[in-house]
Amino acid sequence: MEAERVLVIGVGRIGAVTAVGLAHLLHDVTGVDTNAGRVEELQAGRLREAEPGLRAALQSALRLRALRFAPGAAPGGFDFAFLCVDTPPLPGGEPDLRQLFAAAEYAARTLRPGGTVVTRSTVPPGTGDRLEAALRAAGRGDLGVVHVPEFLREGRAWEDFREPDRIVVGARDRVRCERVARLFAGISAPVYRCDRVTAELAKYAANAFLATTVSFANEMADLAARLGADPEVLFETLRADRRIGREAYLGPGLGFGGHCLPKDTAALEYVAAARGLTLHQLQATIRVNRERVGQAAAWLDEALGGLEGRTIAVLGLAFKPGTDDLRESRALALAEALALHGAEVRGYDPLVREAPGICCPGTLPAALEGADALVVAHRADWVRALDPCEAAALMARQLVYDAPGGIDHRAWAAAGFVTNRCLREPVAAADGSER
Ligand SMILES: NC(=O)c1ccc[n+]([C@@H]2O[C@H](COP(=O)([O-])OP(=O)(O)OC[C@H]3O[C@@H](n4cnc5c(N)ncnc54)[C@H](O)[C@@H]3O)[C@@H](O)[C@H]2O)c1
Ligand SMILES: O=c1ccn([C@@H]2O[C@H](COP(=O)(O)OP(=O)(O)O[C@H]3O[C@H](CO)[C@@H](O)[C@H](O)[C@H]3O)[C@@H](O)[C@H]2O)c(=O)[nH]1
Repeated sequence: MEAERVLVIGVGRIGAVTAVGLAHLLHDVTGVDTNAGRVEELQAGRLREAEPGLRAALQSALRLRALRFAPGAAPGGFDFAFLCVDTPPLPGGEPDLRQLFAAAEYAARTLRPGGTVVTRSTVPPGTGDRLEAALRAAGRGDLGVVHVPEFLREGRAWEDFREPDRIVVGARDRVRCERVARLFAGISAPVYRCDRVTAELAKYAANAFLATTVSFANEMADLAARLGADPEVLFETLRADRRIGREAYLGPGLGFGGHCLPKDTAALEYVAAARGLTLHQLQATIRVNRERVGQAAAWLDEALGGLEGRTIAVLGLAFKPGTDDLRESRALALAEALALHGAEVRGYDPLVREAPGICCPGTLPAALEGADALVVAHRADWVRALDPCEAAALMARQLVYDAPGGIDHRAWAAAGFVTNRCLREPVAAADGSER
């Protein structure tokens, strides 16, 4: 395989993985970013985010000189420019593409004649056409745009880069499509070559589908709670169906958060509406998600007889377990709602030292000390390991709202806790043991 000269523009969460990954695929990679601190940090082999395996991979690529980070790059030196800048939502859900167009302008100054701009950021269908028009207007009609969406999950970024379920390459011409597909030749995964709009839509469709299963799971979990059914067993029976699958997004909780699912569902709704189409299913998914936090706050309000002056401990602050990322965290949204109603909120998360508007005392016992209620926001081993008797001894009152089903409700009820799950009598097995 031929080593290509690749420029990665924007080395935030996605750009850093892309740069390190392409260097490990034996390409010659330069990463640039407008954030000078980030460039300095990565060039020194330091990585802020909690991404297992990525720091070591970064350091080895730097050592081998396959990778470097710089504030800027020499003009005319690159065959490919990967755009990995953010595409955040505007208030109506429309993605803000200003960073993307600025990055494309930079690519136009740095690519060799006939070079290729690869959009790795999540972009609305039709963006590739608009970028090519902008490049033509800038006198770079020789350049082409190819979309290769990124499907990795935070907290598993390095694993997902190296072992993706699929690679999607969307281009207008076959030669360019092939050239970009070859960059990933070292990865063993099915490669879908398609037109650019299909590739752009493939990313949004994937996130919309995942979000929809989360909202479905949340509604089923609510119904199970009303009926006294066991959600754990319920979802296991669904996952056992091969048409649904073991890794289906059927984990209930405070709803989907993070940098992608909320903004990409909003963007897809916007994209459809702009073409006169209403996506009813997606709208319901978003609405169900929006209501989760309010439901949790209402349960706590009722159980505590008002939130004013209550102390509430929230366990799990990042947008999901296993990451330090607080963007669109539903746990933080709940903390904010509780605080708005006069509660004092304390938070604990092993991967988060501080969070805006919330007191983080640094240890789990300190977060629980004197609390009137406990919110479990993450399903994680460290939560499951928490001893309910020790928690009861630390807290002022024994009340727990467990959003994801992260604790053993029977054990917590036995320790005197009132929980948000209605418990049925255990089923006696034929041998007399309890199930
Ligand atoms: N975070 C994820 O897990 C994930 C996964 C798949 C796709 N995506 C998509 O990838 C894109 C980037 O997301 P992210 O989480 O990496 O964002 P991020 O904010 O972490 O990183 C973006 C980086 O781009 C830099 N930047 C902005 N304008 C620039 C410019 N003109 N030139 C050079 N650098 C510039 C910023 O300083 C920042 O470091 C988004 O479209 C997102 O939807 C994200
Ligand atoms: O069964 C589940 C699974 C997830 N979630 C929540 O859904 C959100 C998103 O989770 P996850 O998909 O693991 O997070 P991301 O790292 O944001 O990854 C998603 O968003 C990325 C950015 O587009 C895509 O690349 C990934 O494929 C897509 O999974 C989080 O708040 C989770 O807590 C649930 O509530 N229940």
